[in-house]
Amino acid sequence: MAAVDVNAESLGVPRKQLMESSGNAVARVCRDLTDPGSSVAIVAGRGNNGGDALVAARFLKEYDVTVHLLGRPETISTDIARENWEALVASEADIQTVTDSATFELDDPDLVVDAMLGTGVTGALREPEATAARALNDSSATVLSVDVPSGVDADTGEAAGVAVEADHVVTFHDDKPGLGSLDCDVTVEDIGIPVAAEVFTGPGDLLSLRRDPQSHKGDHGDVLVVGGGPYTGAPALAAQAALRAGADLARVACPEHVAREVQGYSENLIVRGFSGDHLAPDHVPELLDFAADRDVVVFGPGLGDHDESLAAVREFLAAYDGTAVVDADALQVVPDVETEATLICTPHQGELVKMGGETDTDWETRRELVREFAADLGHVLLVKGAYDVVSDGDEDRVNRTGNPGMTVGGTGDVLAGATGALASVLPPLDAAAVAAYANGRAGDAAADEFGGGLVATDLLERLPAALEGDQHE
Ligand SMILES: NC(=O)C1=CN([C@@H]2O[C@H](COP(=O)(O)OP(=O)(O)OC[C@H]3O[C@@H](n4cnc5c(N)ncnc54)[C@H](O)[C@@H]3O)[C@@H](O)[C@H]2O)[C@@H](O)CC1
Ligand SMILES: [K+]
Repeated sequence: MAAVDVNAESLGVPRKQLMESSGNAVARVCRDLTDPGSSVAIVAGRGNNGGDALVAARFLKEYDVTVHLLGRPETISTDIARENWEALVASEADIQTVTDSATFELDDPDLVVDAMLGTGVTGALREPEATAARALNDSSATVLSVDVPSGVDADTGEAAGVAVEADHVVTFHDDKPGLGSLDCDVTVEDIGIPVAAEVFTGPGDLLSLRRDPQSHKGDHGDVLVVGGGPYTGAPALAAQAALRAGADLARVACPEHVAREVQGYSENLIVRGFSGDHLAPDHVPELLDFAADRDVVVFGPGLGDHDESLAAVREFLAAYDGTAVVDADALQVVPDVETEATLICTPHQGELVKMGGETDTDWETRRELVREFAADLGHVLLVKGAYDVVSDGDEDRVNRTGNPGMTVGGTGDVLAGATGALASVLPPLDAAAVAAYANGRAGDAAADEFGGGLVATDLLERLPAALEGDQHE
């Protein structure tokens, strides 16, 4: 929900606007439950759950409304809830602030709106909320809870202590899993979150990347890129992208002549060369050994399509049970390989067709096709295009960052490496979606500076900022 929120904001629908819709929805349900002229007590906490009900108070003109704010107004925890509180104060609404639980009293209302706590609750209710919850449960009024009965965990339906026993719950946007187990009526109200906030990747998707300050080297990924042969730049780009996307270590396994070049491109990479001028089945046992201690393997950058190289990829995947990103020529082995590994395949549309998938000019049709093909393959697909489509066969995301300048060589290698780094800290679908989003953003930042003349290394430098959430919030 937090991610969808930030994405909605980036689409021009700020949180305060959603609160206005929620408050309006609460008022609508109040009207369904009581006749005009009835007395309504609104019991508001100091977070956004309370804020929703403060908005509702403004809508309920034909009722006798009293607002009880639990706690001091100075401690209201969000700007938008505070602004709605101040609007009530300025309007001389009937308000009471409850700083001491002993002073909390309901004046025998017909309806109580419980907006003490919503999804922001942690642990058992403190005071004055606990006393207020008991008073609500003892009253003969109908109790309407906003979003979730206060004290109840919206995900599990459980309470760590006393909780409000609601007659009705009005929740927003989508049903909450914990509400199903409660003995009350639940209304789900649309609050105008654009569908696009869920379909398209946005800055909200970056929230999943917040780093734990206590973490150690290796916690953020040890990525092995296997590639090189006819091309030498590609594996170096992918491995550097992994570092720029937050991996702690990036290694490259490639033919000896490529190894020298790769090391020359960057001293930040750990490079291991193997004999011959291309990957071959003989190298597989050593590679499996090398891959065993890594978080993610990225297969394909610069690999070429030598029969022996493709046979080696096939043998490797048949014996590997970790996570692998598969790109470029390595993709063609995926449809007929039996593997325990979790694969994230990153084809462009030509490569997708070569794998047996279908494409379409309309992105919505493509979204369906990609989802079906991902389900058939049993792997995650990130299909690149003007709109990238990411699916695990069940859920899907669409990414629209990026620009035509990114058709230059090497940007796909950057994306594969970034996906590898993110797959060591996120579930595969999220890793692919965030990588596509950030890679496109890095490309957009590069295009701002270099227009159609951008090159893949420009993306490397811009990846860290593209993965930083704060700049977009
Ligand atoms: N997109 C969204 O996320 C939307 C959220 N909305 C509302 O926003 C709510 C979430 O708002 P918040 O994140 O501000 O959280 P809440 O309003 O649920 O709670 C946060 C407040 O409760 C306090 N608190 C936490 N645990 C407590 C405890 N055990 N005892 C006493 N006080 C406690 C915190 O210090 C903070 O002041 C939702 O439940 C919903 O009502 C709606 O406006 C619709 C849109
Ligand atoms: K509530």
